[in-house]
Amino acid sequence: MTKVIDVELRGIMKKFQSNVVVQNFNLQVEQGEFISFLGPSGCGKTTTLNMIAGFLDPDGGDLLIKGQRMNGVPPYKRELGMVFQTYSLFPHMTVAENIAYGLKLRKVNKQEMQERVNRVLSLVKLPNVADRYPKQLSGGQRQRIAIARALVIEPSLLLLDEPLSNLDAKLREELRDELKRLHHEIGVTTIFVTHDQEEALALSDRIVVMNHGFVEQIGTPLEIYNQPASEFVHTFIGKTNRLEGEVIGMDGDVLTLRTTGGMLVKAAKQQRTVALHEKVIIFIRPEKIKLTDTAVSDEANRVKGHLQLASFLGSYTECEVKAGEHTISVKVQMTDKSVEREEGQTVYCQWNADDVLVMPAGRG
Ligand SMILES: Nc1ncnc2c1ncn2[C@@H]1O[C@H](COP(=O)(O)OP(=O)(O)OP(=O)(O)O)[C@@H](O)[C@H]1O
Repeated sequence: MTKVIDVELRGIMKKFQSNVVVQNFNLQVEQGEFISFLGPSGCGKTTTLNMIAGFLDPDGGDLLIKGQRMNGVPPYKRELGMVFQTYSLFPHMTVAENIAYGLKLRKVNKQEMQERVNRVLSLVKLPNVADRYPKQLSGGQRQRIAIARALVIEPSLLLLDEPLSNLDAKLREELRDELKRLHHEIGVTTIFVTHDQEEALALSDRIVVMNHGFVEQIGTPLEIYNQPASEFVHTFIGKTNRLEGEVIGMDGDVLTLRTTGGMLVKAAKQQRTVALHEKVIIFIRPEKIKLTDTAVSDEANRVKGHLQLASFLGSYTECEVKAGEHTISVKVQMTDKSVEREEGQTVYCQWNADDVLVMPAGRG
């Protein structure tokens, strides 16, 4: 099947005075896709979204929506739905009036307007609040109404700028699931801006990881998590143990590495090639390390240490193990007996060569 491209960014650049904040941004968003722009504060996510919305014009490159070049086209001609971090509902209008606002501008007749307002209210699971004013709603409800208002015009593209960030943790998770359900139900092409990696992993078909105005990687959540293109991507997405070392042996695809603290690590086939004696950075995710009571000899991928810290976090416990010069983070699932261990006691860490990621040091 040929894929339909709803949005395309070709070499997009944006600067404020001499400060370039988005550089050479290339992306094709397929019809029905849920794409997240993920990155730290100030990396250019909102600026890019605002160029897609038409609030800002690119200083270089082309922006296409449904195959049409959109540079210079004002927002109201783009048929977009947009939801911001702040709810931005009109306080003097009822929920129904707020939602109907975009339909009024489009001169939709009264009966159809009412039907469409009711339809989106039940879509966001708030069928009984049409006559209330925004101040009579909770934060989560207001954000659902903001989403309903964006959806009622049946936009070809939905743009969401950190819509969950003003909500408390539990509500945030609830509304995140709600967004996912909504997207499955109506399948509208969606671009979602967030600095929360969990949110991006949970919601997206693909994630665009941004850093200082550059795109670091575009990929599915699994690709981004398991095959990060750079150290930045690996450390930004989830926790990791970062060790510095050197390649001291190569046996086929298997690397033998020695860390600066003298620990031996074996790593299975890697995406990035490294040379014998090259300085490398070694990453092992905390959830890939097992704690055992069984004494281990000083082999590769096994190390004796002392449990320094154990933080119980409900479904898992985060442990810190001091092993020689290294402090190793380990994530222990609740089902594992090791959560019952006490701080200060001797423990043994082990992991598999398949779970070790190696990147050349200083080569980006
Ligand atoms: N109107 C403006 N004039 C000058 N500089 C701006 C303007 N808008 C944004 N910037 C700068 O551009 C850079 C990117 O900002 P942007 O808001 O796109 O980042 P962001 O990734 O969305 O950050 P956040 O997550 O904090 O919202 C920042 O350095 C910001 O200070």
